[in-house]
Amino acid sequence: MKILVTGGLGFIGSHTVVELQNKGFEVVIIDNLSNSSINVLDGIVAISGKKPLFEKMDLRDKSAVQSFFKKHGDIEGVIHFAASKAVGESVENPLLYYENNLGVLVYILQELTKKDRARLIFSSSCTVYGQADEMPITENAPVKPAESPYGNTKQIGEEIIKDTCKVNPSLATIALRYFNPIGAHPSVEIGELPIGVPQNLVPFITQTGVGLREELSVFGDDYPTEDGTCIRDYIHVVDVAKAHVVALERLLENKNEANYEVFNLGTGKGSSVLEVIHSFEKVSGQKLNYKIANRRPGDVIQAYADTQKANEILGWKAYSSLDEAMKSAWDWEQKIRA
Ligand SMILES: NC(=O)c1ccc[n+]([C@@H]2O[C@H](COP(=O)([O-])OP(=O)(O)OC[C@H]3O[C@@H](n4cnc5c(N)ncnc54)[C@H](O)[C@@H]3O)[C@@H](O)[C@H]2O)c1
Ligand SMILES: O=c1ccn([C@@H]2O[C@H](COP(=O)(O)OP(=O)(O)O[C@H]3O[C@H](CO)[C@@H](O)[C@H](O)[C@H]3O)[C@@H](O)[C@H]2O)c(=O)[nH]1
Repeated sequence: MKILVTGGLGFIGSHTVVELQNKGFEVVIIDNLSNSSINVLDGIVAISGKKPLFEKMDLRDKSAVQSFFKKHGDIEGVIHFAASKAVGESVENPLLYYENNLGVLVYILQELTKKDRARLIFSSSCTVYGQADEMPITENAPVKPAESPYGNTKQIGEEIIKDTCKVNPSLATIALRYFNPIGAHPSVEIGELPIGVPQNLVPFITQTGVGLREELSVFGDDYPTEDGTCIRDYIHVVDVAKAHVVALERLLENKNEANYEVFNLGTGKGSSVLEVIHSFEKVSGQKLNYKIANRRPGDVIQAYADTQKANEILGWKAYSSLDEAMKSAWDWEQKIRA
């Protein structure tokens, strides 16, 4: 069964391609390498023993997208990861984000709605909840006004899919709202490859640990949490990847209850910034150089998932602990800097 994975050489996409191939799916990747490297293909082959088909293509090229679907008429499902994801950059260049994250989604949906039967998994984010009023966050929590154009693209992306599904019963879709994916494949053949200075906590920690950055700034220790730092739900990327396979199988087996469904992907456990640092210190056996700095604008105090819906309906749950995820992130960082 042939599955298209857009952004399949990126962080979450590459781990998902491995899990799909392990389950016997035939994978075609589209990626323009704007935030990834062609070498990721070698990592995928090293783990799964299979080379996916790869097309280097910019999905903003509508006619290329049309030709691709014409050529690959036998695609049974699409997992759409390709997007731009830097929150700060989205504030500086909103149109890039609206074009890449929403224009491309429209092009893909236009092709999928031409088919007799089509399935789509969409990468959404817990950012749609903003600062939720209640913890843990269920899928029924209201969507709050977005803090950034990036956040907006995830909300509008969900709306575009929902509206399209209403009038296209042949299209079945699932939006997965990721909490904070971290870590690397335990084989350390693939992992996260942030370009430039990492904006996210875990790659900043591991780059500081390896000596690439001098010091981590902890953005605020005066939040109303136990140790004063923000709380997030950090989930191992392999657990996230496996959820995509399960969600896709649900659609392929026509087990979905509606043609647009939403699931949280998290562990259900919140960890503070200081807890993440302590986990790093434990698994690496070294002290991390960090200082307390000002709050970062736009950060929510806490966000962790209620995972019951994914546990019960998808029959999926996250298995890896924070320490396991941090260990894999650290192993990966050491490998790529060696
Ligand atoms: N990583 C996170 O913390 C997180 C959290 C929530 C949601 N998401 C979403 O999950 C998805 C995957 O995230 P990721 O962390 O793997 O990001 P990533 O940047 O590592 O992967 C995205 C991939 O898409 C490719 N791409 C981007 N624009 C493209 C285009 N126009 N044509 C072809 N390829 C293109 C990039 O080269 C990259 O390989 C994104 O939609 C992101 O917004 C990520
Ligand atoms: O150098 C740093 C980087 C981060 N943090 C803190 O660490 C926590 C996590 O930050 P980060 O890793 O940037 O994740 P989030 O801010 O939760 O955002 C991520 O997770 C969201 C939900 O999935 C996505 O929408 C975003 O794109 C993605 O960047 C926050 O409290 C930050 O203030 C620091 O203290 N120092």
